[in-house]
Amino acid sequence: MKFSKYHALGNDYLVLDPADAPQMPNPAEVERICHRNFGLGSDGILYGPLKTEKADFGLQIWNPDGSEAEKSGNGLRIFARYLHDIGSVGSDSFTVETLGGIVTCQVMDPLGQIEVEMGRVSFRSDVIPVTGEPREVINETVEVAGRELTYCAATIGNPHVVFPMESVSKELACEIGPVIENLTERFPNRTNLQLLQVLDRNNIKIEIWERGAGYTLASGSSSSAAAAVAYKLGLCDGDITVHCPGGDIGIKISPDYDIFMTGPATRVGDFEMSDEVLG
Ligand SMILES: N[C@H](CCC[C@H](N)C(=O)O)C(=O)O
Repeated sequence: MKFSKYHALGNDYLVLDPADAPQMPNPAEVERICHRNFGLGSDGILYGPLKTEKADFGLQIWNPDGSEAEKSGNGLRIFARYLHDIGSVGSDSFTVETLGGIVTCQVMDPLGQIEVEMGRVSFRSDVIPVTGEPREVINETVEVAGRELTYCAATIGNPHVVFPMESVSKELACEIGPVIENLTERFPNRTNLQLLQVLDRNNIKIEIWERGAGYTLASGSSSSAAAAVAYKLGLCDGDITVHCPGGDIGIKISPDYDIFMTGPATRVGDFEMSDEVLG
């Protein structure tokens, strides 16, 4: 089975084109394909381009645990780069339908920055979702790892919980990540989460734990959510550089919380996976 592999600041994805695989592998096969030792290794699989009446291209986004994600910012930049590499798009903008909504992409320079209009962030509990009364989820608390942490929740198609704090670390992200990710009595669809450190009005630093993927080096939807929370709390202006462990993502936020993301996508290569991987 043929895959093209790319990474976006170290958040790596395999692109599986329906031209090479008429159907998407099942969740158990996805887990094996994405496994760092028993498979090709990846933070997920992008299955596309798919036919759709609603946009120029359709895309499915799969996590390494076999669950489907509604949105992936790095995944969309990688998919846009793939479409450019195979000659399906040029430098004009185009639309992609994802489970979490339709986005607009533009590949101005395939080896440079790729732009994605990610959609509008919502803080509404009934949209994210978060259990309890319909409300904006701002400055709520949860007991985790022996401490009470304050968070805001947001969606940009997929769910995110953002913990503002003085200083962030991979260790803390890995300690609280699995607990918060799977706190389904509060986050019924599980959740991605970020630790947020505000550096100044135009720079934030985040550590990321992803739903269905675990610790990752970068995340476009996480960057969108964390930047939107910093803006919502009045800590940042609307033009923010998000410093992820793997590199920087540019986020612009409109007064209505429409998100414009820019960042790179790097080609790793094409791989023919042996059937032995799936046993
Ligand atoms: N790495 C992705 C996030 C994937 C989100 C997925 N883990 C989910 O279940 O929502 C990004 O760049 O946005």
